[in-house]
Amino acid sequence: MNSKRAWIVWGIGVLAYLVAVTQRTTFGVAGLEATARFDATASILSVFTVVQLLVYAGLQIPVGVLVDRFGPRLLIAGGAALMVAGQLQLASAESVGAGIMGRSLVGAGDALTFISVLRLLPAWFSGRRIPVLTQWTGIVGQLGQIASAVPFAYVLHRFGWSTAFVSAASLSVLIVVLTLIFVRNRPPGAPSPVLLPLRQTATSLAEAWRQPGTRLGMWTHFTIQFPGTVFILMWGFPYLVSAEGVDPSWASALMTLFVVVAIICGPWLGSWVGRHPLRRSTMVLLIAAAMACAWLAVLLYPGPAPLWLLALLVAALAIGGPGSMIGFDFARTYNPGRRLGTATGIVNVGGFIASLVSMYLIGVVLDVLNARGFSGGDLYALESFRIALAVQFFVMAVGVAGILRTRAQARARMADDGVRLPPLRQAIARERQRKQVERGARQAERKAPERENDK
Ligand SMILES: N[C@@H](Cc1c[nH]cn1)C(=O)NCC(=O)O
Repeated sequence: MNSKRAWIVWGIGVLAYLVAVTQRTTFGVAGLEATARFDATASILSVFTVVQLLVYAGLQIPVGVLVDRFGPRLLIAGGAALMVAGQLQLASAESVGAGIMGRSLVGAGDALTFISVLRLLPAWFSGRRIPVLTQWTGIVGQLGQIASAVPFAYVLHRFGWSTAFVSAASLSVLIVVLTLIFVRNRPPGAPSPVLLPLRQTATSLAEAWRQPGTRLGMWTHFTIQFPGTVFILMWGFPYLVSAEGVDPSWASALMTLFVVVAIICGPWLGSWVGRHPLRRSTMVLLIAAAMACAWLAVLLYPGPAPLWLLALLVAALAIGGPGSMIGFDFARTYNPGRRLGTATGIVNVGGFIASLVSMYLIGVVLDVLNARGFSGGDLYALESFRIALAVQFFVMAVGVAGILRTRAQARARMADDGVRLPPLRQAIARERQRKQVERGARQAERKAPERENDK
């Protein structure tokens, strides 16, 4: 536990996730080239992304079950191999069908990676380190977006479509090799988990689902991952540029702000969760409230919103990425190790379903308003976007209701087990006292050498 070997295993796991995020986002960078290569319309191009996300979300639970059965090593290597196949297929694809096939393989390989990497953490690390490392896994993985936006885009524009996708595939070949050489499911000598017979898999899945802590994790992921995903992956750029009239270079700067805020918040949230495991859901609700208030302020602002308010919105949405990782922490702490992959898979479905539903509904509302003449011929008019983006409040309300319901169920189970949650005021007072004691101890430590010198 926590050994040098553990850091190597985790490092390769995180690299595998970073490369998966790179493969996930390469197609977005190649949008213009894809339009020409496949002679496709914008809506056909969006099918590539939607199919990829659907495959990803649809595979989360089966993959969770497989991680518990075969261990993360095989799944991380298998996921990378699938992504090699997908990117090579895309490199040679010349028809829409062949291209979608490639993206589906990438979605499948990607689906195998993240929850397998998270599954390595409790096997190799202990204690409060786990929530912090969970956050770092998410953060470092997001840097894969930069790998596709900068070096991949360079190779694409300089050497063309096939070379770019073959180069991307070669990154995943490296991951297959590194994983097979260095990654092990558990430290040497650690007992292997008891494997359930195959027919009990359904029972284990049902048990993971029945555990309110798993569903609390799923609703957490559902509620606070989607607003940021919807903004970054689909509607943020057209909203900022076409509706709010933001200059494209400022819109890009806001997108960068999103990544920076997520990177800053992640470790802080991780250590906070480690210190206050019984207050995780309160933090989740506070993050959801911050996102809802930020959207409300922007959507109700008369006329185009000022840049500072848009920056505030982006910062609030960015907290959702690391915030949603609290969902995986619920899965980890409420489930025994033998079904942790399954529970993690259930949690990870939440955010992607909410994102797909919201992306689709926002598009539908924009289309309807345009067809009825409300948008005055401008599909992306500010007034239309105000109404369409408000759809997110309904999705968020469903999520918050899910959190409150499952939280009450989880607390009732804890009470049955004799764990009582102290009132919030008492917890805050205790935290203040702890900080005072720590400060006092630090001051005393600082004064001790001075006293020695005075002697
Ligand atoms: N919440 C995200 C990851 C994240 C962490 N920080 C910012 N984003 C998540 O759930 N990711 C799942 C995946 O497969 O990427």
